[in-house]
Amino acid sequence: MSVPGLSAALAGFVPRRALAVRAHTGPGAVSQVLHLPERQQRRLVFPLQELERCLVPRAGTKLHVRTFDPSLEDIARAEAAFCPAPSHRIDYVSSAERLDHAPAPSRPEVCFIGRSNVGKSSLIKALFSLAPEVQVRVSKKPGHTKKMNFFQVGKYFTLVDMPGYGFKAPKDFVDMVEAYLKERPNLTRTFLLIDGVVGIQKTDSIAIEMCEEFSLPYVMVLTKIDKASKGYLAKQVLQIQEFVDTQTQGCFPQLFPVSSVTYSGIHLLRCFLAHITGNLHINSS
Ligand SMILES: Nc1nc2c(ncn2[C@@H]2O[C@H](COP(=O)(O)OP(=O)(O)OP(=O)(O)O)[C@@H](O)[C@H]2O)c(=O)[nH]1
Ligand SMILES: [Mg+2]
Repeated sequence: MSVPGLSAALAGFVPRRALAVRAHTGPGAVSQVLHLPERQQRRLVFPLQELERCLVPRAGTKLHVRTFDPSLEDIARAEAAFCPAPSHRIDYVSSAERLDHAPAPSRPEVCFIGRSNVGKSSLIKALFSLAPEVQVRVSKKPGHTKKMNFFQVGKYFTLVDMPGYGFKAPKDFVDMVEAYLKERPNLTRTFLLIDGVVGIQKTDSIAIEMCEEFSLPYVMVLTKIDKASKGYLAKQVLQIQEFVDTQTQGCFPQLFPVSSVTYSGIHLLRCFLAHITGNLHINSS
């Protein structure tokens, strides 16, 4: 996709709810992205495209496959789903250690899984940066999130922050998370977070196998992309893309690289979430 200037594409387009919260927003708001130079805007909103530029000389690169390719207007429109309003509450709902303690499955639900410390809670915090009153706890120490934490995004969908697997995982992790993934009736999509710097680890492979075995539709999100050079990251992404193309059935063919520090990829992921939960109609170009 050729990317015309974001400013040009979005000139005069400010979602209604975004206006209401502008005073509280951090660098995660599209309106703030527009103040950046065009190159920086592109890098922030479409990190996969930026990485692709490093790989141009390599023939046959698979990164070009972009199944989800929203317009800039779509991305700005999707942001409204993440802006709180009196009629659209974004809030922590409850925590559960067992599936039968989870809230009623009344809306579409998405969950975030991954190794402890991969950045699940940080990513959710970044997604909710336009609703800063929502408390999402992150920590440097692995194994911080011990329960399944449920957040509501108005009447649109519920989002679940899961405890991590691997190092310092809670004792009842398997009973809790496996049961949830296997049996939750409203689970629409599972986001499997992989550290973009270290790539797929042994424990990640087990999680991938589990998603495949349960026939879950899942998406791979590559975290902490601010921590590596572009060249290094491009190679990692290419390797993981190849794995997804050749070794998986249920994985969405497009990777989502993100940084919860720089907000790179966060706007696109918000748009994807709004789309898959049926809250955004994307015009195909
Ligand atoms: N540089 C950088 N650090 C990050 C990013 N995301 C998370 N971190 C850091 O990684 C550490 C772990 O982040 P969390 O979000 O708590 O990780 P988690 O996956 O929720 O961990 P558990 O709850 O223990 O499973 C924290 O020190 C974060 O500040 C990122 O995008 N970039
Ligand atoms: Mg956590």
